[in-house]
Amino acid sequence: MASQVTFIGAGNMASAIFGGMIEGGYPATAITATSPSDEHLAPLRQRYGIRTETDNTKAVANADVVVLAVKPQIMRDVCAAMRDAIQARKPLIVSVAAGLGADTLETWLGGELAVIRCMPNTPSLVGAGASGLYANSRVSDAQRQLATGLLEAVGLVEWVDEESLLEAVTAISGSGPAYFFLFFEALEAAGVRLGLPAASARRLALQTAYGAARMAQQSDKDPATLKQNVMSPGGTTERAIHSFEAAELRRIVEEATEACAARAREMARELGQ
Ligand SMILES: NC(=O)C1=CN([C@@H]2O[C@H](COP(=O)(O)OP(=O)(O)OC[C@H]3O[C@@H](n4cnc5c(N)ncnc54)[C@H](OP(=O)(O)O)[C@@H]3O)[C@@H](O)[C@H]2O)C=CC1
Ligand SMILES: O=C(O)[C@@H]1CCC=N1
Repeated sequence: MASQVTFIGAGNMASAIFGGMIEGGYPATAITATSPSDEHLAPLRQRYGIRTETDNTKAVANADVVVLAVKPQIMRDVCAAMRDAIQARKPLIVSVAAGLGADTLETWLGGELAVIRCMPNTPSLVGAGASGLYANSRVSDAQRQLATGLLEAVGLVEWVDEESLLEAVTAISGSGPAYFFLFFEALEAAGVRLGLPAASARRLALQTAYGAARMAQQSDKDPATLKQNVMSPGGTTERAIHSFEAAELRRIVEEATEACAARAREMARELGQ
């Protein structure tokens, strides 16, 4: 029988994960999602056929896995209110919150709990997510496998041995979709500037990104070689790549990802005390 999974919070990230799980064949009736507002839950019930609940305490009463998917800023209060119910059941805790440490969450929920911290991303909604996972010492092998199975239903899973590496995961894949969306916007706008209709520029930009990612995943060549293969000597791509390099794209990416990881650490300091 499928494990009962309760999502505390039914926003962008939670719906991306349970939507992807259901798409991958996970039984919707084994999934519960909560929100303070039934108005928010009603369309989710209708669309996915999941169970919903406005009372977090009730929602965790029969859960094998509790996925914490509210904003980090309210996590402490949400955990405090569920503490007794969690201690009565001791489910596996999986948190997707940026910046909140496993120890902190365990303490907020009353202690002695198996906690997995997960940094997923929103492409989970289309089965193409990428999640970094870290387990505290109370997590059993069976619970690791359970979490791997849940998250693999929505994409790639990478375990990290040190919790601090989740900051790097956040900087690369957790926040990463937004970097690519920014690049898509810029490429579409550039296409329009060069005379293409906007819809056509968008289709070409997205298909090119999709094709490049698929090709890089399937090829035995590294991205640098694949890039070189597009750059005919003296040709058009070479000019564009030289323009990116002259504008120090690599430094821009380095600075943005460092800022992202630094914010994850800052949030841990601000919220985790
Ligand atoms: N978005 C992303 O790409 C990623 C997000 N994350 C993490 O996921 C978590 C959620 O983010 P995201 O989904 O973007 O945020 P959302 O705001 O979309 O979702 C949070 C949801 O929690 C609900 N909520 C508020 N209070 C409670 C409560 N007491 N009990 C249950 N639910 C409640 C909110 O309802 P209402 O709107 O009615 O207040 C909202 O629907 C964050 O911790 C974030 O760090 C991690 C990786 C990627
Ligand atoms: O921006 C954020 O804080 C969350 C965490 C990673 C992606 N979105």
